[in-house]
Amino acid sequence: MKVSVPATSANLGPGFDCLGLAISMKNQVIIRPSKFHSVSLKGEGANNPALKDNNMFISIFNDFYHNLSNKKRHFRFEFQNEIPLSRGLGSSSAVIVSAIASAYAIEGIKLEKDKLLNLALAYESHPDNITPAVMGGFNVACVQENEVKYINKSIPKSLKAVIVVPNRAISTQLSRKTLPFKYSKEDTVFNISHSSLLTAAFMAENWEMLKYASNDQIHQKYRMKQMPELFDVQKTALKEGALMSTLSGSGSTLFSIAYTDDSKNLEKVLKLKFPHFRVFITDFDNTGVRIEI
Ligand SMILES: Nc1ncnc2c1ncn2[C@@H]1O[C@H](COP(=O)(O)OP(=O)(O)O)[C@@H](O)[C@H]1O
Ligand SMILES: N[C@@H](CCOP(=O)(O)O)C(=O)O
Repeated sequence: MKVSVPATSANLGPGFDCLGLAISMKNQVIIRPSKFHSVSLKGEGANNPALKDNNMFISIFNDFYHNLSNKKRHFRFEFQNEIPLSRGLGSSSAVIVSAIASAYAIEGIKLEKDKLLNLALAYESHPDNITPAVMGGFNVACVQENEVKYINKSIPKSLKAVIVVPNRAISTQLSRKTLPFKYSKEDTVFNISHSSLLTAAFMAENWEMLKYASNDQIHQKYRMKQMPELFDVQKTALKEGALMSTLSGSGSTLFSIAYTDDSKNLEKVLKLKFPHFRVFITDFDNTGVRIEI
């Protein structure tokens, strides 16, 4: 059985904790019944001993599997990870979503995507990464009475994501602690208006509006101060043809959207100017979690 989950970029500027989309890099796990428990890791995190000894996927999978099954079975888990850890590309959401989906799939129990999303919410309380990880595409989501309420929309092929990944990891939990405890009415209104405009721009496919709508006052500047070079990456991306350029999740990745025709040049300029960062183009993912039995 094989499960794959896409990387995500959350917030998209002003949509703190409520907007997110899926991109086509993914984590994949193959699970087979086996005589002994065993784990193999390839790609991102392969050299991280913590992922072998105390793997978040295995512990969430076991929680669900033991609740769903009355059999005692061992498995071989083969992980192929494309999503870098703690770079703001939703690696933890991908793990949570794939672990829950895998436990149901291995038991042959059908799990609707809406239910999977609400089960994942117990492990990640803000819905802006888990919703695109499950559903794919662009998503606006909020939590009400412990349920995710969301609307999602596919992103067309005429757009690409241009991603700049620094080699510095930033933990989401720690990064949230650097944010102010309270915000002014001006900043709050700024973000509500921009986040609403950004949502409308995605729904109406009005890509020229993204540049204005993606401005934020409540989290990016506080987070990017920890790595000031990111301001330069963002400025360069916007000057060189990006339709929008925002901190991805809690960072450290900088995420840009460009027309497919402009994306190659943008990638080239960013590579030249920031040779110490990983820069690449990727498609958007409009499918979300995939399960192959
Ligand atoms: N492939 C993986 N396998 C197991 N655990 C993972 C994996 N990827 C991420 N994690 C867990 O998620 C944590 C990173 O989560 P977080 O700080 O929210 O960053 P991100 O922005 O990448 O989601 C890691 O420290 C690790 O505990
Ligand atoms: N809204 C959250 C999103 C965190 O995304 P991640 O990919 O960095 O885990 C936040 O901004 O803290």
